[in-house]
Amino acid sequence: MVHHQNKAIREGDNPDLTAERVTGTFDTHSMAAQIYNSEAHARRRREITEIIAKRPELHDTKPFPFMTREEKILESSRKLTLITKHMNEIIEPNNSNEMFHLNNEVLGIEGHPMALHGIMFIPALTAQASEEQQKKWLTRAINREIVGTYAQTELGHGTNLQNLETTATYDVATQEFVLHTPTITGLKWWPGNLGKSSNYAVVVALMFIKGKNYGPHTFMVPLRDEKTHQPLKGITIGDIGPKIAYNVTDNGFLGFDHYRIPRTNLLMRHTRVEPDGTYVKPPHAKINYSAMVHVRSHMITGQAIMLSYALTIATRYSSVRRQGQIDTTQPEVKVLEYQTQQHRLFPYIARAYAFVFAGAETVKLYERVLEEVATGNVSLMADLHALTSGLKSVVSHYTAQGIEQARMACGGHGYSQASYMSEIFGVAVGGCTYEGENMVMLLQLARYLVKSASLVKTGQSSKLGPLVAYLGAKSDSTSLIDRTPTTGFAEYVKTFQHIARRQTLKAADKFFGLMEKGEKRPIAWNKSSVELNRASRLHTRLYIVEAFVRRVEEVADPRLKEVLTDLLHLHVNYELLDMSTYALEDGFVSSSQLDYVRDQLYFYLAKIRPNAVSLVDSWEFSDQELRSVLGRRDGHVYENLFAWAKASPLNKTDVLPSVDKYLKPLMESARASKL
Ligand SMILES: CCCCCCCC/C=C\C/C=C/C(=O)SCCNC(=O)CCNC(=O)[C@H](O)C(C)(C)COP(=O)(O)OP(=O)(O)OC[C@H]1O[C@@H](n2cnc3c(N)ncnc32)[C@H](O)[C@@H]1OP(=O)(O)O
Ligand SMILES: Cc1cc2nc3c(=O)[nH]c(=O)nc-3n(C[C@H](O)[C@H](O)[C@H](O)COP(=O)(O)OP(=O)(O)OC[C@H]3O[C@@H](n4cnc5c(N)ncnc54)[C@H](O)[C@@H]3O)c2cc1C
Repeated sequence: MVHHQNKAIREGDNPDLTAERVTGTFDTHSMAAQIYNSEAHARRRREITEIIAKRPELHDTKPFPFMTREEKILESSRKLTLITKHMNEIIEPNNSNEMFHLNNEVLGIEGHPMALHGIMFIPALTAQASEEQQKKWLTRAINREIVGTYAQTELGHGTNLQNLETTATYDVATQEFVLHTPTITGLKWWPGNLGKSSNYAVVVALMFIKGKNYGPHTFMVPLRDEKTHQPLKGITIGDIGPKIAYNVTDNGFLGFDHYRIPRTNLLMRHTRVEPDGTYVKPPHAKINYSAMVHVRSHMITGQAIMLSYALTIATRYSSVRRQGQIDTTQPEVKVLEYQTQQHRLFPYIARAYAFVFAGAETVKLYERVLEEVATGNVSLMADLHALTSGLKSVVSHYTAQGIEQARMACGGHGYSQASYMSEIFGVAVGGCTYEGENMVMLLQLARYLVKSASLVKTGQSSKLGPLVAYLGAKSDSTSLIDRTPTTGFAEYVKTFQHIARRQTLKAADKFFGLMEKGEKRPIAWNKSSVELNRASRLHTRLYIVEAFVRRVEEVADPRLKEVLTDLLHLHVNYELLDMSTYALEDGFVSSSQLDYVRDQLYFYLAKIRPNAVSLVDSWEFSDQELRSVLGRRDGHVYENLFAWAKASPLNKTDVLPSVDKYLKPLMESARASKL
C-alpha cells in the first residue's frame, strides 16, 4: 500500500480527485495541526469525527434542505439531547474546541436550541457574575439544567446601546429591579434561542436608580417556568419568524410588563448596587460588554471555517467537473485548469488560512485579557476591542464574498441547495451584522486609530501600543518590491504599513481639519467616516498579513513551510493588487512594480495548482460536516446529485396535488376553449 501525503485518499474514489491528491506535496494531517493550532487537537477532531461516523443516531435523518423549519428544530433537539447525554464518551469534559467540532459535525451551522447558551449566556455569566451568583446559576447552566440566551438588541435599537428602551428601575423598598418595555420598539428582538428554547436570559437594560440613568447593565432574568416552560407572568415572548438562513435557531422577541427581579440578579462581578441603591461603578465603563467581545474574538475562526467549507466544496468539485478544452487537440479539462477558476478560488484559500491564523492570535489575546480583567487589570481592553472590531468586520466581509465566489465557481450546481452553498453563505453573512454592524465596528477601530494618529502628530509615537507602532515609523520614499535582488515578505509588509499609515494619517487630518474649520466633533467625524473606515480596513488587512507571516516563520516542517510560503506569496500579491489605488496614488509603488506583482500572482496560482485539493482537504471536514453533494470527499458527484434530486419531497409522487387541483383544470379549460 502506498502512503500518500494526502490522507484523504481512499480506494474507489473518483480518479480525477485521487489524481489531485496524489500530487500533493505535504502531509495533510500535519497541515491540519497548523490550522487547528496543535497536533493534539487536529488528532482529536479526527477521532471525534470517527466516533460520530460510527453512531448513526447522530447523523442527519435526511438532507437539511428537504426539512421544514419545524422538522429541523425537532431533529436538532433530538441530536442535542443525544450529544448532551453521551458528551463524555465523545469529547473531553469542558473542552470548548472539541465541543465546537462536535456541534459542527452533528448539529451543523444552522444553529440549535442551545447555540446562544454556549456562545453568549455562559460567557456572560463567567465574566460578569459574582462568585456567589456563579454558584447559583453558572453550574446549572453548564450542566444544562437551564437554557439561556443574551437579550440585548431591540426592535428599534441594536447598535446604539445608550438608547435602548428596556428599563431596569431599582425599587429600594422591595430591593428589586422592575424590568419594563415601554414601547413596541423597546421589545427585545433578535436574541438567538429566545423565541422558543430559553428559560433564562442575560438581559441588557438601562439601569435607573432614584431617577438617574446609569446606562446599559446586565441582569439574569427568568423567562419561563422551569417545569412547564410557559412564559412567566409579565413576560411576552416568541419567535421572530424565518430568516435568510440560520433557521434552526429561534431568534426571538421579548417584552416586560413591570416585571420584578431581585436586586441580586444584577450581574455583580464588576458593578454593584447596594440595598440602599448606592451604585459601585466598574473598573472600566465597558466591562459588561464582555459577551460581545467573546463572540467577536471567536467568530474570526468560525468565519474562516465557513469560508473553507465553501472552498473545499468548490475546489473538489472543480477537480471532477470537466468542461471545455484549453488545447483543442486534448480532451475536456477539469474546470480547475482554467486560470480564471484558480484566480477565483486560490486567493480565497490563502485568505482562509490567513484568517484562521489571525483568529488563533485573537483568541489568545482574548484569553489573556479575560484573565487580567478577572484580577482587575483592564489595561488591554481597548486594544482587544479595537482589534476584534476590525477583524470581525474585515473577515466576515471577505468570507461572504469568498463564499459567493465559490458558489459561482460551481456553475449551475452551485445554485442548487445540494451544494449547501446558499446556507453557508446565509449563515456566514449574518456575521457582517451580528456582534456589531460592520461599518459601526470599523468606526470603533477608527477611534483607536485616530487617537494613535494624534500621538504621532504630537511627537508621542513612543506611547503607541504594539498594534499601531508602525504608525510612528518613517516610510521609505518608495517601495522596495522588485527593487531588491530578493524581494521578500518584509518589502510587502513595509508597503502595507505605508498604505495603512498614509490612509490613517490622511483620514485623521481630514477629521481634525474639519474641526479646526469649526465643525463640531460628531459632524466632523461623520464627514470623515468613509475615509476613517478605509483606514480601519487597511490597518486590519495589514494585521492579517503580519499574522500570516508570523505563522509561516514558526513552521519547522520544510514541506509545510514551502506550501504555506507559496500561499503567503499569493496572499500578499493579491492583497496588494486589490489595494493598488492606495499604493499608486502617492507613487509609493510604480505601475512597473505592479506588473511584477501581477506576474508573481500568476506564478503562484500555477505553483499552488497541484496542492489545491490537498490545501482544502487539510481542513479535514467530513461529509457529514460539509453537508454538500458537490463537496463529497469521494468526488462521486453526478450519481449522488441524481439520488439527491430523486429523494426530493416533490418526487414522492408523480402527480402533485397542485397539478390535480389547478394545472390539470387550467389545461383542460384551455383545451376546451379551443374546441
Ligand atoms: C464560538 C464561535 C462561533 C461564532 C458563531 C456565532 C454565531 C452566533 C450568532 C449570533 C450571535 C449574535 C449575538 C449578538 O449580535 S449580541 C448583540 C451584539 N450587539 C452589538 O454588537 C452592538 C454594537 N454596539 C456596540 O457594541 C456599542 O454600542 C458601541 C461599541 C458601538 C458603542 O458603545 P457605547 O457604549 O454606546 O459607546 P460610547 O460612545 O459610550 O463609548 C465608546 C468608547 O467605549 C469603548 N468601547 C466600546 N466597547 C468596548 C469594549 N467592548 N471594550 C473596551 N472598550 C469599548 C470604545 O472604544 C470607545 O472608547 P473611546 O474611543 O476611548 O471613547
Ligand atoms: C443572525 C443574527 C443573530 C443575532 N443574534 C442576536 C443575539 O443573540 N442577541 C442580541 O441581542 N442581538 C442579536 N442580533 C442583533 C444584532 O446584534 C444587531 O442586529 C446588530 O448589532 C446591528 O444592529 P441594528 O440591527 O440596530 O442595525 P442598525 O444600527 O439599525 O444598522 C442599520 C444601518 O445603519 C448604519 N449605522 C447605524 N449606526 C451607525 C453609526 N453610528 N455610524 C454609522 N452607521 C451607522 C449601519 O452601518 C447599517 O448600515 C442578531 C442579529 C442577527 C442578524
